[in-house]
Amino acid sequence: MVDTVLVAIVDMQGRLQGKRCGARYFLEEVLKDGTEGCNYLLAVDVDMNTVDGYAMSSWERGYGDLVMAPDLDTLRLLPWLEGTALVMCDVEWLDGTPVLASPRQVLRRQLERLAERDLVAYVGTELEFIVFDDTFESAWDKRYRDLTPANQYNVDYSLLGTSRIEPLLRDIRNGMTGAGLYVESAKGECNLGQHEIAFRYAEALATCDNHSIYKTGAKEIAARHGKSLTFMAKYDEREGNSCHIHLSFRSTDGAAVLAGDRDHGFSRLMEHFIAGQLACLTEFTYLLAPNINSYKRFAKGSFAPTAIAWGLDNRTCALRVVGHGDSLRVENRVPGGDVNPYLAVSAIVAAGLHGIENELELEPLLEGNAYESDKEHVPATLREAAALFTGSKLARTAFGDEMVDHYANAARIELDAYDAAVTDWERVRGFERL
Ligand SMILES: NC(=O)CC[C@H](N)C(=O)O
Repeated sequence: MVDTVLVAIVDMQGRLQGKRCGARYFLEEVLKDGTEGCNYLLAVDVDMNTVDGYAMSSWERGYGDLVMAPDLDTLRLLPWLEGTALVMCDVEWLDGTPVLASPRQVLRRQLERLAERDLVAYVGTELEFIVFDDTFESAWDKRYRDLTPANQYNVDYSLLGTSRIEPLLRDIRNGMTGAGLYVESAKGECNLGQHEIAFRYAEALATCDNHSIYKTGAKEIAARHGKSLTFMAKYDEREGNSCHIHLSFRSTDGAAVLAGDRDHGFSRLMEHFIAGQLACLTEFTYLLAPNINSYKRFAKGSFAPTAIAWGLDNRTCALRVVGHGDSLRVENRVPGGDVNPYLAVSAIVAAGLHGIENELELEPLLEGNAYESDKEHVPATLREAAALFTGSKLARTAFGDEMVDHYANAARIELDAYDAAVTDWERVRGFERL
């Protein structure tokens, strides 16, 4: 029997935030009227600090409420929490208008633009994570230093290596199956303790909801096993955690539209779609890589991309085209595990629409090692990416000024916080020797 319903929104950082509602209260009140939460939920940093510069939410405006409006298509049981269901919410003002800064509303707007062209986006996100034998609490107490990874060597595709933590991996897979996700497979990865669980693609909004529930659920299930895990983009100097995003369009009647009789079996639409990705990538990178740490993944020879190029099944390019016919799609390899999927998918859809609307010509594919090519690079730092996004006419046209100003402020807040922090790296460098 369900006694508790989690009523969840997704915040700027991609986290599930909300309330645990009594089942009776949910059915009698929340189901039709939603429930309120402080509007600072879309205007705080990762530490929940009230930071300045947001037009929609501030001390001056009195930090009033927003409404979490349940989207009943998303209601599901969470089998790893007893008697508990979860519903994802759209975020509205008290008068029912959408809160534009809400990542779910940002994505809905881009999907509406697609629907105006009779197109639907299908998306798969592939999150990697690193598992540690330490609990989250002891990892925090140690300031995340000297943790014990759950594997001592590279377990990429290793069935032996992954079986060491199969009790945890199986609980996550089965938990997610019970929560309505379609598990395809799990595999080991290269960094110590690194793994990936892949889920079947679905319509864009459903995939982003599932992605957010999965990240929270995986951490909750790991905690039950006395372990911790991280999706941060670059935990250490070894391989980072990616979140490759596979995206394809179909027409609203379900027909595949990316395959055709042009080179490589592409349609004109596919060519414009990829050309749009290439044209917008530097200006939209902030939405794919939102943190200081995200940029440390983009290292030569790491399987994380540096070159803005496309190739056929070429893992050195930012855009890897895979599949054929109905399954033809583009894998964007830029996002890390820290990505907010709603914003990233919005960026990919908006870039595709830019290419389609302007009938952009597709440049030749890159063959060979893109790390050694002379192609333009993905922005190297958050500072660079934030400046490109803030000044982007393409972004302002696609997302509107309110959204761009809001997220530009988020980037500024993060950069200011980083500039003010003295890191352990600086102490080791300078304490004695400088
Ligand atoms: N499976 C892979 O291609 C590895 C991706 C790599 N871990 C990254 O951070 O991008």
